Amino acid sequence: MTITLEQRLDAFRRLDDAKLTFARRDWFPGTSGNLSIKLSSDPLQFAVTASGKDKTKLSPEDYLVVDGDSRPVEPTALKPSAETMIHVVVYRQIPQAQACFHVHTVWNNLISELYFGQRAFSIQGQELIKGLGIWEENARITVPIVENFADIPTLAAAIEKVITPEVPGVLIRNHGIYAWGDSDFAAKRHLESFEFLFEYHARWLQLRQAAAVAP
Ligand SMILES: CSCCC(=O)C(=O)COP(=O)(O)O
Ligand SMILES: [Zn+2]
Repeated sequence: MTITLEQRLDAFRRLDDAKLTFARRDWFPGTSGNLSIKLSSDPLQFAVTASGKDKTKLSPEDYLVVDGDSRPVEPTALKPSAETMIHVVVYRQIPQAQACFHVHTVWNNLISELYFGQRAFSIQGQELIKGLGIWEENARITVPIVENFADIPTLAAAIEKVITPEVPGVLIRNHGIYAWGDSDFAAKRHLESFEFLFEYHARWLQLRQAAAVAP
């Protein structure tokens, strides 16, 4: 399937929007993070951030289009994100995913550290769970946590094993979160909801601890 120039530029524009929104929240410290938007499923092709860029800025060299082997679909001097293989795994495992966003934040790192030795973070009864598209009464969500393997194929394989369509995200211990959705708007909503739940939970634990030791 041929991706038109218009489709590609539209994806790049939408990535610009997401990138600037997250950058304003300081969600890309030290060039961390990567973003993608799917262009076609069969064959898999998606627009992804170039590796190592300052993601708080816009430049004509921010994105490229890659295939299901994480390779650029045309000659380019740009290198795709070092974590492109994780986006491939998300698009292959969750066919309805149309966008996949990855950020490193203090709150998502803290949650993964607080649950050190555990393979998931669970939370119940918070309104923002609805932001993840889960509307049951008193719902509980369980976000899988994988270890931060330096070898990306190993990390991608670990992620492939634990992600499901029910919960649109996965934590990488002391690294960050990947969240996805059936549109870039949904992926952004999911990421914001996860970040709210992580910050809320970490602050709640802190307050509870302070109250327990107060005289
Ligand atoms: C400096 S952050 C280390 C790499 C990383 O985890 C990340 O998210 C950014 O890598 P990219 O190749 O996508 O710039
Ligand atoms: Zn990362």
